[in-house]
Amino acid sequence: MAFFQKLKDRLFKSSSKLDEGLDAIVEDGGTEEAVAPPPAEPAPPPADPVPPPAAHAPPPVVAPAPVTPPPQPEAARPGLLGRLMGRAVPQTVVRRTLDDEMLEQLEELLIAADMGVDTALRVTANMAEGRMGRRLSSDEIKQLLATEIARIMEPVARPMPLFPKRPQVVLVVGVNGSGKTTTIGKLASQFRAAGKSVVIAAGDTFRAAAVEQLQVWGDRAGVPVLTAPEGSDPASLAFDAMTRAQEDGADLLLIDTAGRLQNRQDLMEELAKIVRVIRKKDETAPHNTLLVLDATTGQNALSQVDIFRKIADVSGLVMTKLDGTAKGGVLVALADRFGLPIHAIGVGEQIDDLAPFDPEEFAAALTGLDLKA
Ligand SMILES: Nc1nc2c(ncn2[C@@H]2O[C@H](COP(=O)(O)OP(=O)(O)OP(=O)(O)O)[C@@H](O)[C@H]2O)c(=O)[nH]1
Repeated sequence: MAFFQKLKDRLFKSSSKLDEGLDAIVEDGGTEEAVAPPPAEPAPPPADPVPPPAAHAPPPVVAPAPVTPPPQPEAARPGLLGRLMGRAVPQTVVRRTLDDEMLEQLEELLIAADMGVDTALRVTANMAEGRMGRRLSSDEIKQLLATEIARIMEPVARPMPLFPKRPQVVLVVGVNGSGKTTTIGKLASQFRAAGKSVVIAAGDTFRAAAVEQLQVWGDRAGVPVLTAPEGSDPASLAFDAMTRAQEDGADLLLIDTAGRLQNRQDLMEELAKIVRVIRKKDETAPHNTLLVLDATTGQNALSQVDIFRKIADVSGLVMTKLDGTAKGGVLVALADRFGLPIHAIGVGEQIDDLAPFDPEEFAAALTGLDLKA
C-alpha cells in the first residue's frame, strides 16, 4: 500500500478537488443523522452462483474470499479504551437524498474534474441506478464513485505486453514536452532492473537538447543511446539502431520520436518512414507504439489521442505528470472513449516514478477515498 500512499499524496490536488466537492454536495441539502444506520447498500449478489454442495461432498477447505467486503457502518463504535478515555467519536453523519438535483451537481463536479461530459453522465447514471431516493453520505458516494471509475478503468489497465521477439521494438510518440524522454529513461531503467538488455534510439534528431537529455537518462539507466547528427534522417538512425540492437541481441529497442504536431503531415511521413525502415529488418516491428500523454493538459489529451491514432498505430498509453495535477479525471474519459490500454503512469521526475496503472488505487486516489491496507 506504500505506493498508494505516494500516489494519493501526489494526486492530492485532484483528489482534494473531488473530495471537497463531494463533501460540499452532500452538505448542501443533506441533514445530520445518527451514525450506524442500516447499511446503504444491499448485500451484493454473489459473482458466480455456486451450486449447493452435494450431500457427500467434503466441506470446502478454504472459504472463498468475498468479492466485496461487507458494508461497514459509517463509524465504528468506540472501543472500550476510547470510551473510558472519553475519546470523541462522531455521533452523527450527514446524508443527502439522491435526487435529480444532486445528480446534476455530481455531473458538474465530474465534468470540472476533466472527466468529459459523456463520461461524467455515464458515471453518474450508473452510480444512481437503483439508488434514487436513497440517503447517502459523502463517504458512501466516494465509494460508489470509486467503484464506478475502477470498473471503467479495469479493462484498460494492462502492462505493456512483452513478446518473445528480439529485439522488441517500442516506438514512443507524443507531443513535445509530454514526457517521452523521461518515460523512455524510466522504462529503460525498469527493464534493465528486470534483467533485460535495452538500446535507446534518440529519434528526435531535430532537437539537440532532446538528444542530450536522452543521453543523460541512458547514462542513469546504464543503457546505450544511439544518436545521429542534428537534422539527420530519424529513419536512418532507427535503421542503425535496429541493426545494433539485433547485433547485440538486445531484448528491447526504445525509439524516441519527434513531437512536432504543428506540421502534422511531416510528422506523419517521418513516423511512417521510421516504421517502413525498421520493417526491412523485422516485418512485425514496431511491436508497441506508446503514446505518451501529459495529464496536465486535461481534455486536450483526448484530441492528442485522436490525432496520434491517425498518424501512428498507437497500441497503448502512458500518462505522465499525474502528480500534482487537478486533471487526473481525463484518464477516465480516455478509458471510456478509446479503450486503449494504459500501460503506466508517471508520478514524478525521478527514474523510479513510473508505476503500473492500478485502477482501484487510481479511483481511490482520485475520489479521495481511504483504501484500507
Ligand atoms: N512532475 C512530473 N514531471 C514529469 C513527468 N514526466 C516528465 N516530466 C517532466 O516533464 C518535462 C518534459 O519531459 P520530457 O521527457 O523532456 O518530454 P518530451 O516529450 O521528451 O519532450 P521533448 O524533449 O520536448 O520532445 C520534463 O521537465 C520532465 O522532467 C512526471 O511524471 N511527473
